[in-house]
Amino acid sequence: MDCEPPFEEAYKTLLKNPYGDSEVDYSVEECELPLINLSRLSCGQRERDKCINEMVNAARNLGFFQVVSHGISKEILKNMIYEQKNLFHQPFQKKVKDGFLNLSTNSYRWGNLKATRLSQFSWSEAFHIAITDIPGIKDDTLRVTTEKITKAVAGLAKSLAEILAQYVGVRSSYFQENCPATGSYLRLNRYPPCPYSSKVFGLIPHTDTDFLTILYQDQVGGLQLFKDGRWFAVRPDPDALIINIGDFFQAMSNCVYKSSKHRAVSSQASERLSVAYFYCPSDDAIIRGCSRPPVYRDFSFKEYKQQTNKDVEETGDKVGLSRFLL
Ligand SMILES: O=C(O)CCC(=O)C(=O)O
Ligand SMILES: [Fe+2]
Repeated sequence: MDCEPPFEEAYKTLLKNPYGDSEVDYSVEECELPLINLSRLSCGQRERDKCINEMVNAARNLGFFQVVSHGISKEILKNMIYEQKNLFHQPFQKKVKDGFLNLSTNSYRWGNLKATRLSQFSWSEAFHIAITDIPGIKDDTLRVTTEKITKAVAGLAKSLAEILAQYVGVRSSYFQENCPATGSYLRLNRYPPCPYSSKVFGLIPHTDTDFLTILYQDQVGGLQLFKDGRWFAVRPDPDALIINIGDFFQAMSNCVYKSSKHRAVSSQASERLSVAYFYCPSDDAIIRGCSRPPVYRDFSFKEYKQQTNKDVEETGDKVGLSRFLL
């Protein structure tokens, strides 16, 4: 299909000559992510406290949980996946062009042109969209759908962040003051069927650069998370959204909450689609540990982005929070 990025051509040498890279281990166990029903937040104090407790425990132990009764209509979520499919099925030459749909330069990404080993290479493509770009998208149905979904998940992200912050003693107004709707990102992911799926990741292991991520996925499956030295597969649930803690909550909570490593494996047979909302602060917002002594030094979102971009450029890996350890 002429929609596919030229993965094989770009990575011909790596695919022939894997430099001792090992196979991706598919025989991982499935893990049941805690499934939290958010309707209990408005069911009286006792139910609310129980619900918050479950969320806090999941954020502390796993850094991942799922939510249902989250208030985002199934229709919006399904429309998003439908729109994504149409978007990604456009010719590669169109997608890669500067200003495609009036999106900012570098919104469309595929593979990892800096990869020197197969293990640094992601067999996937994505539109990484700044929220400020959405009103200018030159495709009516895509614009309307992305506007609807971002508005809905932004409210959910803020509520969850406020609840988790309160538990570690951070004033909940922090998010109102430091995370304007325009600071966040929406990422549309597509994992094409991959003939080398035992050798190449769909998305390389990483942690997310944000406070928290809200992920919706189709039913193909492929997300895996790292816990206690092992990888676990997450079974898709059509009614649930996946929430994961990002680097900034780990830093702000002084490591009470975990920004867990995760990855996506691809399938030989089917394409997979997912959409992630990264809840981020404004560029100059300061991320500071909530208790003394702090584990990490204070840093701004801008500084973190500059450091991780530099590290990716130089090493193929974002390195992340360990750069800011005191
Ligand atoms: O597609 C997935 O399951 C994971 C996506 C992800 O981790 C990301 O976009 O950061
Ligand atoms: Fe991620």
